[in-house]
Parts: sequence; structure tokens; C-alpha cells
Amino acid sequence: MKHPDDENELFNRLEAEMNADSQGDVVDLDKARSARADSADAKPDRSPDGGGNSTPPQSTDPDADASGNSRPALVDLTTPTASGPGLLDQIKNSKRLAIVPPWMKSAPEFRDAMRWFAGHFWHTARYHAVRTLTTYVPKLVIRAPRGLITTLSRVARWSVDAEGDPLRQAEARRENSELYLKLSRQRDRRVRMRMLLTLLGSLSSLLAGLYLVYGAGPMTQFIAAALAILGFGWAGAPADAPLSSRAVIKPEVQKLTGDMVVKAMASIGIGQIASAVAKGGDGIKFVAPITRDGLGWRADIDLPLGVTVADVADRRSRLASGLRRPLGCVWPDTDPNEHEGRLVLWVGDRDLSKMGDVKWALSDAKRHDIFRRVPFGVDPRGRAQSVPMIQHNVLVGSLPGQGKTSAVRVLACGAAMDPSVELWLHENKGTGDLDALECVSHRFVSGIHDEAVAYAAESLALLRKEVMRRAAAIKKLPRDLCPDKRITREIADKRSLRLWPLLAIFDECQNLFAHAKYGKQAGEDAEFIIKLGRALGVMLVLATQRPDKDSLPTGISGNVSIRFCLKVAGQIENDMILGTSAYKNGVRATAFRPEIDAGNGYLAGAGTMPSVVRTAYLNGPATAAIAQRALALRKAVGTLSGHALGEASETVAGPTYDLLADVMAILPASEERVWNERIAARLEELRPEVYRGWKGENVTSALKPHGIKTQGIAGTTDDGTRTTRRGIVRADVIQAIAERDGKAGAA
Ligand SMILES: Nc1ncnc2c1ncn2[C@@H]1O[C@H](COP(=O)(O)OP(=O)(O)OP(=O)(O)O)[C@@H](O)[C@H]1O
Repeated sequence: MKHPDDENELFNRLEAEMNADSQGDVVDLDKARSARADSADAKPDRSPDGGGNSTPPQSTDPDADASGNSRPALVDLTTPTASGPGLLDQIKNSKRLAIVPPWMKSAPEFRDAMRWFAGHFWHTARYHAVRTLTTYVPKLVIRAPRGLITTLSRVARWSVDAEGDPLRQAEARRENSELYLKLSRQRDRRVRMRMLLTLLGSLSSLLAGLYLVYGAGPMTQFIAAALAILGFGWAGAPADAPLSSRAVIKPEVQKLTGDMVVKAMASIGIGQIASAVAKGGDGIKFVAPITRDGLGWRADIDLPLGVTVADVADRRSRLASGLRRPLGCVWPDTDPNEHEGRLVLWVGDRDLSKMGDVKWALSDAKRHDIFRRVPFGVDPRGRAQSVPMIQHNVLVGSLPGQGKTSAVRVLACGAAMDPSVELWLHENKGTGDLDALECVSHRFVSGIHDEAVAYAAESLALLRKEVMRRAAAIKKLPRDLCPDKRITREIADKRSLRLWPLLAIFDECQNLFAHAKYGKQAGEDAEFIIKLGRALGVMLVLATQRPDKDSLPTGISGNVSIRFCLKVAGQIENDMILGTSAYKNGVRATAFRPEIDAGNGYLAGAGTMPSVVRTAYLNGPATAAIAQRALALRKAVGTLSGHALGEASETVAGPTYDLLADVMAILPASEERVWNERIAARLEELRPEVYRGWKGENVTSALKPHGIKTQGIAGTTDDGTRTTRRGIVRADVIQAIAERDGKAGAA
């Protein structure tokens, strides 16, 4: 295995220089350079000694000399030149390792480590405390007689210098009489002294024993007896049966070695590596020793020429198999400061999905400043990951049940902890996942029904207006107060300007953007807000379980700045969330496993490179506790507003219409049963500003909430063909109107 080191490189350089000095027929560098320049220009070499009359320079490119004969063009010089960084430059450019480990410099990571230590020792203390009386003391009592015998026999052996016996015997066998006599004399001296000490010791023990039996008080007797029993019990412990068992058992994690990595890399199906290993080489080059990094091992590797990190990421499961580790432990990554072929392979001690619930860094915080990054989760190496919110929009996507709402909840709680942030929450799934935060929301809706979707669409229309108001307001601000024409903490805190941060969340936004009636306009509004709202303190967080072009307009997916993609099914969904070419570049959320990897996703835009993050998890009670803290904060500074104060929401002025009344208007009494496609066409004619683009299925879904079911209806097409299509019965519309009006009257 070849590991680079500076000495080797220096040695190679010196050796090359010495070789150059010893060669009489070196290439003239100036000529060589001009030859190379000529060759690079692809012009014929006009110099009579273009190639030199000595050692022909080695080249792979053919070129023509003056005589027109083909000869290799000069590309590589046989001697080292002054080009390339010198040794000093290399030393200057070398990476300095952190003096203080990063976890000690980061307050949350340091706190985490200390908390772990305290927890570990507290657990150990309790474990042994419970066993002291139930296990350890009985064991010592049982072992005490054996300990007494062992102690007496040890004293006896010591008194007669039994340990020197084998040596004396050996010398006697070798007939080394001189040494034997020396050892015997030494033994005699020792035995005399030890016998005397043993006698004195025995006498003192006897006196102490008599005193304890006849003269000492009961407490002293008890303590002495306890100490004797425990002491002899300790001495009587068999070597293979320790008194106590371990309070914690460390999982044995195999150390990652270079050989393991080479073998694994050779097995993933990359031709260059496999063939190099087959020929006895390594195929890959380690650029630094494999080291411990967080709770795992890190190997920095140069891949063969032409192989990229994406090629390896593509084969992550094979690599995990090659390393004999669970998939969730193996994380091939790029090094943002290096070339495309530099692989940082991190192999964790345990599967990321087995990390359990990650505690949110702000769980116990009193408040947060939205102008600082919101803690979001941890990466596989256990490093804290956060998301900048101000000047950003966030898109979250995944298959159902992979942790979108949980991720959104973390961001919503981060914003709620800053009392200056106005929260507009829309959860169009109707499961109440964000209900805990309703008490601090300026606008709030939870539901999948048309009214809830209409409310969310209305929010976007209002936000659009708000963005325009803010743009005008910020334009008027004095230059010294707002030099960059964007919201700052200082501006946000001037409440009279009404330019505080505004976070609008749209969970399950596919139900809004794909809505037959509100979807198109909502998509346009969202795109407008994403493009212009960033600098004006308006942030959108959109979460979808259906990332396709109908449910997520490309104007939105193309313009968001932060993307979080949990498990998705395929490349198209992956790139819709993480951006074009993400899949090609090895950023593949398809690799996450359904359910097992819930909460794990690729986070792009929050750092220099997309990285895997396991989000912090806030369950219902934890979210409620944070919401109550956020409520108290808002009450204290007087920023509670809108829905949270029970105020009726403002509405966007626009055309009002009544769908059922419109349907009745276009259905003559003579038509008892009508196809939905015909209703759609007539509605469009009646009110194009509302019904433009409607198809039969739009009519189906719009009438469904009113209890009007579609059914197969026989009819005749415009060209006279008899057929059956989906349609409604006029009487059902009359009944729906009657029921609605009856309810309204009752109320
Ligand atoms: N960060 C996490 N850590 C641990 N478990 C998580 C995490 N995020 C999600 N989960 C688990 O996944 C489950 C589903 O999460 P969540 O409701 O957020 O998914 P979703 O993608 O929003 O689902 P849907 O699309 O159906 O709304 C949670 O109940 C929880 O058990």
C-alpha cells in the first residue's frame, strides 16, 4: 500500500535532479519548451534541431518535423523543470490539522459530549450500586475462606523463598556450583529475615485477633470482621471470574484498514480499480492515513484518472457489501476543496438510521434569532447541521412517510422561537401535524378540502401583494439604513416599517399546486414570491410528496435555494427536489431505504456541498412545548397577530362565484343527465376568468365535496356516436343546493 509522504516526494525530486545532472545529453529546456509550444499550436516544427540531436524527447502526440517526417511531439520532459509548486509552496499549501478538536470548539457538540460523559458515569454508578448488596457482597463472603487459604499459602511460600526455588534447581541441574551456592546463601539470608517478619506478623495478628474478640466494642468487631471477609473474599477471586460485570458493553467495531478499503473498492465494478488490483496494485491511492473522525473512520482517497466520486456513490450498496458494513454506515463523499476524483470515504460505527431520535439543538433554548441559521439535524459523522432561513426558500420532498413534515416542523419551530417572525402555516394534508403551532400563527389552515386549499391559495395571493408592498417600502428607506436593499435584523426590529421576517409554510403543497381551480394561480404566485421575496424577508417552505411538473411547477423547483430530499423513488423526483443533474453528480436520495431511513435526506444549498442529514425529531409534546414558549415570547413583546388573536383573515378581493349556482345556470331543465366535459365547456363560456382550462375531471373533483357523485351516462357525441361518459344528474345538483341552503338557514 502506498501512502504519500513528504520525505518520499523530496527524495524523488532530489533523485530526479541528480539524474539530470549526471546526464550529459540533457534536453535543452528552452528548445524543448518552444518545441512544446509549437506542438501545442499544431504547427510544423520549423527549427532544424527541433527535436534536439540528443535523446529524443518522449511524447505521445505525433507531429511533423522540417522534413515532413512524422515524429513524436514533445509533451513530457525527461528532466524536472521549475514548473509546478516547489517544496516550500507545497509545505505552505499543506493542510493544517485542528489544534483543538472541532467538537471542543462547537458549544452544542461540546455540551453533547459532556452530557454523554455525565450520563455514562451516572449509569455506571447506578448499575454497580444496585449490584453491591445483591451480588458483590455475597460473592465476597463465599470467596472469603478460599481467600484466607490463598493468603496463608502465599505468606508461607514467601517466608521460605519458594519463588527462588526453580532458579536454584536449574543451576543445580546445570551443575553450576558457584552460582548455586550464591543463590543458596541468598536464600538462607532471605528466609531468616522473612521468618522473623512472619513470626512478628503472626504474633501481631494473634494479639489483634484476641483484642478484637475480647476487648473491642461491637462496632469495631463488626468493621474488622467485614474488612477481613471482604479482603479475603477479594483475595479468593478466581482469575477467570472477576467480581463485577461491565455496566456497558462497547459494540466491537472493526477498524477500517487500507486493505479492507482496497478490496472493497475493487469489488464495486469499476474497471480501472479492479484490473489494477488484479495486477497486484492498489487501484486507488490513499492521500492521508485512515483516521478516526467522529464516530467512524475516514479515508481520503484519490480515485483512478477519469473515475469520479459519483461513480462510487452510484455503487454505495456494493461498497457497503465489500466493506461488510450496513448500508447506513458507508458514506462516500466529495472533498469540496479537491478535484472530482478525491473521495472522502466515511465509514460509521453504526447505521445512521439506528442513531435514534436526534435531539433538536434549540429544544431547551429560550429564543432564537431567525437571522442566524436554524439547527436542523446532524450529518452521518454526528456533526451539527443547520439551515439559513433569511434570504432563502426551502423545498422539501420525499415519498410519503419519510419525514417531510418532521423536517418542516423543525424549521417552523426555529422560526417560531424568534418572536419577530410572522408565521403563516398551511398544512394541506389535514392530519393536524402543525396544529401545535396554530397559537402563534398569523394565518393557519389544516385540511385537504377545497376551502383549506382556497385558503392556502389566498395566502399566496396575499403574500404576492405583501412582497410588492415591501419592495416599495424598502425602496423608500434611506440608503444608510438599508444599503443593500434587503431586510436586516435592524430593519426587521423597526416595527413601524412592517418589514419583519415572514415565514410561510405549505406542507403537502401538491394538493395546492395540482388543484384544478387554484393550482395554476397559486403556482404563479409562489414563483413570484420565491424570486422577489428573498431579499424582502418573505420566506417560503414548500413540502411535497409528489415532485412532478404538475404538482410542483418548474418555476418553483428551479428557483428555490435550499433543498431537502428524503427517500424518493427515481431520478426525476430526485432532480426535481435537489436540482438538475443532482442524480448524475452522485447526490441520490433514491439510495435511502423506505421507512428505515425516515428522517435521513440530502440537504443541498445550506452548505458548500449537498450532504446527508438526519433531521432532529420533534414529536407532538416537544412541538407543543416549543409552541408555548414561542407564544409566551410573542405575548411578552406584543407580536402576536392575526389568526393567533382570533382575528378574521384578510381576503383578496377578486371575482366571487358560486359553483353550484353556475352549474344550475348552464343546465337547462330539459337535460336531466349531462356529461362533465360538457359542463366544463359551458362553465368556461359562462365565466372564463374562473373556469378557463377546466376539463371533465375538474368538474368531478370540484363537485365531489358538495356530495355530487359522477356516474356513467349514456349520450350522443357531437358527431352522432352513441357512447357512455362520466357525468352528473341535474337532480343531485338541486339537492346539494337545497341541503346547503338549508344548513345555512339552520345556522
Ligand atoms: N428525523 C426523524 N428521526 C426519526 N424518525 C423520524 C424522523 N422523521 C420522521 N421520522 C419517522 O417517520 C414518520 C413519518 O414522518 P412524517 O410524518 O414527517 O413523514 P411525511 O413524509 O411528512 O409523511 P406524509 O407524506 O405521509 O405526510 C414519523 O412518524 C417518524 O416515526
